[in-house]
Amino acid sequence: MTARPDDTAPFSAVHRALVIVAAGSGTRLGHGIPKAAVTLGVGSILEHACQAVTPELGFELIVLVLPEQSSHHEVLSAPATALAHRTGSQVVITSGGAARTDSVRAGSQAVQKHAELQGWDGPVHVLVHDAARALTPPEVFSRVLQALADGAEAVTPAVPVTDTIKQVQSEGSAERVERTLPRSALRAVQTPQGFTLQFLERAFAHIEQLPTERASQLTDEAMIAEDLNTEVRVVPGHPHALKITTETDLITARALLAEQAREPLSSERSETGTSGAEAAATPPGPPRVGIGQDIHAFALADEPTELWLAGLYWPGQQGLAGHSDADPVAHAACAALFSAAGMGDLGTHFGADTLGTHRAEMAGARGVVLLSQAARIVRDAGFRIGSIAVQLVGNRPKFAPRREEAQRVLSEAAGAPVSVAATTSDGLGFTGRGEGIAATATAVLY
Ligand SMILES: Nc1ccn([C@@H]2O[C@H](COP(=O)(O)OP(=O)(O)OP(=O)(O)O)[C@@H](O)[C@H]2O)c(=O)n1
Ligand SMILES: C[C@](O)(CO)[C@H](O)COP(=O)(O)O
Repeated sequence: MTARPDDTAPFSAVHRALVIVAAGSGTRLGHGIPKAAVTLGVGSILEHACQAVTPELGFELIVLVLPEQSSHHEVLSAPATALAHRTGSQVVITSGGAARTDSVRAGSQAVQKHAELQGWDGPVHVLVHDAARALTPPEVFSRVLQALADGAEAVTPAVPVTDTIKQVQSEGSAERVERTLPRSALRAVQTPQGFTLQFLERAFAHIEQLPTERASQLTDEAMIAEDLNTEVRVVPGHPHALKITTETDLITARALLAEQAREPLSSERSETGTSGAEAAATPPGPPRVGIGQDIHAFALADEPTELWLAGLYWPGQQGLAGHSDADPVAHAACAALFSAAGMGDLGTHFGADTLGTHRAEMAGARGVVLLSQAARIVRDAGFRIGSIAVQLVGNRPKFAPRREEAQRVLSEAAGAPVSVAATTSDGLGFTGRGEGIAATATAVLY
């Protein structure tokens, strides 16, 4: 791709690079894991941020800036391969720093290094994007790139503010209004912000010289441009480009995503079914069958634990061991739903074992709650649940007397018929020895 900022300038190719900063800890979100790794619909926040990057945007290089040391590195780096494949861009991963500015600096240094290695001699346009603005649509990227192509050195997307904004003065713990800022001139700025690489080099040289306190006040690169008296061009942002900062933002983002997935009819869902967005892309096909399995060992005799099985509480029975309520019937049913939809497994959606993590909010989580969430997730992706069948294998408790009750509870949770059968394994294996309970489920989706 090429651009000519003005007719008198010598023609030269413009290179485009994108830096996605995802090295923050997500303190305000409070999930106890890096924010970019937090599940948002199908996939992580970072995965969604990457999905917005289309091949048409023409990035030659995409830099993912991840936390320097994180047990979530595998989840965070996972989108890189798919992103490279989908966009044709080179994707590199680099480590961020303590503050967002440090991470952006690391990202732009990676661009600089790449530009030198590749011998890029024309202008380099760099977009700096927050992974936390995961639902930013590609059109915002295009607008920023266009403004750079039109000759701007620094560009930010922005949206009008909808609240009346007051400037306040603090008096101890109290605050009093000093004045009301004229709303028509106020904008909430978003990302991706766009800069020439030359500007970013100047910007980081500038903040090196600032006192630490002042440098820490510069929450975006557009602010550094202001400090340097460099004009910052404003282009329209998008309401979906909200920054996921608090739990309320995450709920909003999930709702937006669910709405986007709902828009296409189920007749337009995916054959591969890997994501809500992809689920929208392809025509209808035959019913889809999924399989799921779950096994839990009984808790040790000296650790009294409640037994939750098939959505029911079984008083007087020693329970199964697990981070959640360890209900293998409900879990197998969830896994079968995700399997039928081609949407991964329990780990993908609930941060369970396959991610190697246990989300704090999953502690003791009821199987029926997970089942209703799993059902919502596959429905949000455009599927209709036909039925779920679960077969449990275990010596105890005696299941048949409560089968109807269990089926009713599970069917209510799934919003579709769930049948449960039980058997023993004739004394064989761990179920036969009474060490645990296993469940296998199938699900049919349309
Ligand atoms: N040291 C940091 C801090 C932030 N970011 C990134 O900058 C973006 C905006 O930051 P923010 O939303 O404030 O994220 P966190 O710093 O993770 O949030 P918090 O302040 O609540 O910890 C996010 O994509 C975040 O990953 C980063 O790469 N490196
Ligand atoms: C860059 C930014 O997203 C623009 O709105 C914002 O400044 C980041 O701020 P934070 O301090 O990292 O939340």
